Amino acid sequence: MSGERIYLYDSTLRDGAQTRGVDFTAADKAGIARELDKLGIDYIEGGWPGANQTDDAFFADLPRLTRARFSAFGMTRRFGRSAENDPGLAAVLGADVPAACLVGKSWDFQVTVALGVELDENLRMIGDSIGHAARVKSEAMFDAEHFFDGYKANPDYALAAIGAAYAAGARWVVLCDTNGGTLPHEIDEIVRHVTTLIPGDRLGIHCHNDTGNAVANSLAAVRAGVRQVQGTLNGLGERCGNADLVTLLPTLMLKMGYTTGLDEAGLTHLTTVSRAFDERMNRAPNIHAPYVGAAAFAHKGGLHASAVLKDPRAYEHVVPEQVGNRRHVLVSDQSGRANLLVRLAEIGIEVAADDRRLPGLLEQVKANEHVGYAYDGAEASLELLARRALGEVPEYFRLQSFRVIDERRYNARGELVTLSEATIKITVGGVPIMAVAEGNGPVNALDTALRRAIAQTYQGVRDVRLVDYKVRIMSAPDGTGTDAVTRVVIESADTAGHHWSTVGVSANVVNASYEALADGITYRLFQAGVSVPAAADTAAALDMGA
Ligand SMILES: CC(=O)SCCNC(=O)CCNC(=O)[C@H](O)C(C)(C)COP(=O)(O)OP(=O)(O)OC[C@H]1O[C@@H](n2cnc3c(N)ncnc32)[C@H](O)[C@@H]1OP(=O)(O)O
Ligand SMILES: CC(=O)C(=O)O
Repeated sequence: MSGERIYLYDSTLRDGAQTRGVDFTAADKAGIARELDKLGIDYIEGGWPGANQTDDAFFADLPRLTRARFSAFGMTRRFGRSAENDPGLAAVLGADVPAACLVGKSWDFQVTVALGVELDENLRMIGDSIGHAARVKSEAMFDAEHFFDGYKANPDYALAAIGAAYAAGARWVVLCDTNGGTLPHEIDEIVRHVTTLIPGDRLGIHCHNDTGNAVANSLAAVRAGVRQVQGTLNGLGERCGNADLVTLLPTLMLKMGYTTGLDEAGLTHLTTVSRAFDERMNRAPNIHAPYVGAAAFAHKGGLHASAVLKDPRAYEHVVPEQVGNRRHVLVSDQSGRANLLVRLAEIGIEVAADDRRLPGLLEQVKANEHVGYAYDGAEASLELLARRALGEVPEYFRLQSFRVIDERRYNARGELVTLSEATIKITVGGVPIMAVAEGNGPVNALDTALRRAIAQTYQGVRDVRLVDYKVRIMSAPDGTGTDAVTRVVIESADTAGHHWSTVGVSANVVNASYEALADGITYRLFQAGVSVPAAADTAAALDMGA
């Protein structure tokens, strides 16, 4: 374990803004910068002043940071301009931030083709620009674009390019794998050579993920000597993204023993920061993300759960809580008794390992999964299944029938309208209740009618709302592909902020939806400790409501 300090440079607000489908507002940028600062990142690249209105607005009203330093990104002076008289460079260096990072070409092919200037002129562009930046900023950095491709094509020229920046006063010379095509062993070999010319504590690494190696390449560079690592939250960035700082951070700290701007407590915020970032981007978090994904410490295989129960180290490479995550033991058709026991214990059901009801419950789970249920994304339905098997869930209501009608027609103004109407009949303690509702679709109408009927007796369900609805069409369990079944998973929430997911399966999508909706409401009633009213009370409540 080395204990040496690695400086983290976040490029989410600049390279991350180059991600397809991402469009930050200045307010987003300010919020993300605050999160990065709180987390303990050393440098935050705020964007490119002068390049667009969002970045200008952001740099004009920067959030106050407590620990991190802002850096403004830009490029070396244009051909034919002096560094002091280049409007683009002036906008970058004019930003009220302590650091500037200028990108310049280090691959001769790029200089000739993309810039269209003489090779020597590019070296002067780098030296002049970094020299000027070093004079007006407290830190000037050089992003050596295409450094690794450049080194492979013409090592002398690539080294001359970074040498020009270093000689001109760059605090950090950052070696960029711009096209993301370099492999870890190449990074290792090239960086080791570079460190014979420029000390590692003046070198940084910026990797793209085009071969899926951005994190591995960054780690290889660190092992070879660089001390600044660039990356982005959740690996955002141009094309396939950048090195994911959320993966790099715990790897550097927990596995390689480096210190960073985060302490152990800071690292426990990682999962929250990563998920909050996706939330802000309106993206579903990647459940398989290393360290922070919901599946990162989820144990599905029966052999895994059985061993994790004995000692979590059997199938966990770090303690989940170190990165703010938690262990999940999933119950599915891959489970054995151990999964089920752990899951039951998690939801507060203590069952002895030799309980005679356990094998039956496990068989039931497996049989249900065989026909299309999936409990590892619908844990409230699993809990209900288990508690019903143990005789703990009262029958809050019983469905008698429902009918849903869909209509598509032109209204009096000649506009095409679609409308759904649901009628539902249930009984509560034997007392019949009926409700009718309209909705913008059949599930919406049925959901409203069901809650309207149930709320006549159980007032508490009024605050339940449906927050997510997912449908998956699956081929029939016999594999024929005919008579496909539909799996519906819904997420419900209440006003206290509790969320829970339930599942329904049927050949009919509305019926599958009903199952998931009914489980969602039953779960809420059970969690609230509600009991089934006497028939007379239900009848009285209905009379008063009438
Ligand atoms: C590897 C990276 O990810 S670097 C960051 C890339 N990010 C971005 O490009 C996002 C922000 N960029 C922009 O908004 C725009 O490209 C701007 C404002 C910077 C420039 O816009 P424009 O002036 O219209 O130029 P345009 O983008 O079409 O072309 C880039 C120009 O910069 C020149 N250039 C490219 N790299 C450099 C460099 N390191 N130093 C000097 N000039 C450069 C190109 O040769 C080209 O010049 P030309 O117009 O004379 O052909
Ligand atoms: C600077 C940068 O983003 C790159 O070279 O990839």
